[in-house]
Amino acid sequence: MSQAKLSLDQVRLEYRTAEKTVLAIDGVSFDVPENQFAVIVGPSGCGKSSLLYLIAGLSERTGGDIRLDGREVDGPGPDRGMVFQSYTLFPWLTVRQNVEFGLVRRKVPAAERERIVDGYLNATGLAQFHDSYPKELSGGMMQRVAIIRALANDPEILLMDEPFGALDAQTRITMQQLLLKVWEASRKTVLFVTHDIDEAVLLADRVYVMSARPGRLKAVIDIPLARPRHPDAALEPEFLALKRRIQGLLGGHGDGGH
Ligand SMILES: Nc1ncnc2c1ncn2[C@@H]1O[C@H](COP(=O)(O)OP(=O)(O)OP(=O)(O)O)[C@@H](O)[C@H]1O
Repeated sequence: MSQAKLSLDQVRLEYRTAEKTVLAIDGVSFDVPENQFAVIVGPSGCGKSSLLYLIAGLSERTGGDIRLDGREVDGPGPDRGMVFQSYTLFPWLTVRQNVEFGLVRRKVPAAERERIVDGYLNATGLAQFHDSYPKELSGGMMQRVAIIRALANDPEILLMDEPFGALDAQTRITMQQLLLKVWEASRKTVLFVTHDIDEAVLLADRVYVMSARPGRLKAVIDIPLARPRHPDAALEPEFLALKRRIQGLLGGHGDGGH
């Protein structure tokens, strides 16, 4: 196999406060190959978000090693694009200005910037809203902007922390399909966190199952379902078998342990 895009080796995280120390992540090791859509599932509080923050370089691990393209992660950087569950757009900037934010900072020439941003706005049905401000958008639209803002920067890896968790069921399905479409065109390496097993099986090439706190890696499940994947894929026996297997690993709860 080729060199891993992202490599975690015995990653450990303790939260220390004056009163106590909480062991949140205990010795997690795995590799994500380039171009893979990797999904982490696990029960609430198992450290999924914390792990993503460590990879993003937004918090510091207590032990172990995290490498992107063989280089050690020791802080945030433009090689990692992050999409959070809550809406994190700049409220004072328009949709276009939000999406091109990183490109402006990197001094990408205006014509090139416009080409990249227009491509993403068109692909996600946001072209007519390019002059709108975040407060004028629905939750699903804001998350679309957040996703293409991260992609426009052309990061080495896209880190997504329950990006559809706050959306209603129908918008969530629309957003999953949109993400799959954009991803299939770019094949960017993705690490996506969710507690929703259906979402994990629908999106992933591979699912990393974590145990309850302290978070440990419990299993790695390959998802060999054909792409492109439509919402109906969830009705196929192969899909249901994979889902059941992951449910079993999480303790049999249909909602992933919540
Ligand atoms: N700043 C902090 N100080 C102390 N403990 C923390 C802190 N942040 C998180 N924790 C604890 O670390 C554990 C992991 O939290 P984390 O948010 O990463 O889990 P998660 O799997 O993403 O949960 P969820 O699915 O509910 O979002 C939890 O038990 C949480 O209570």
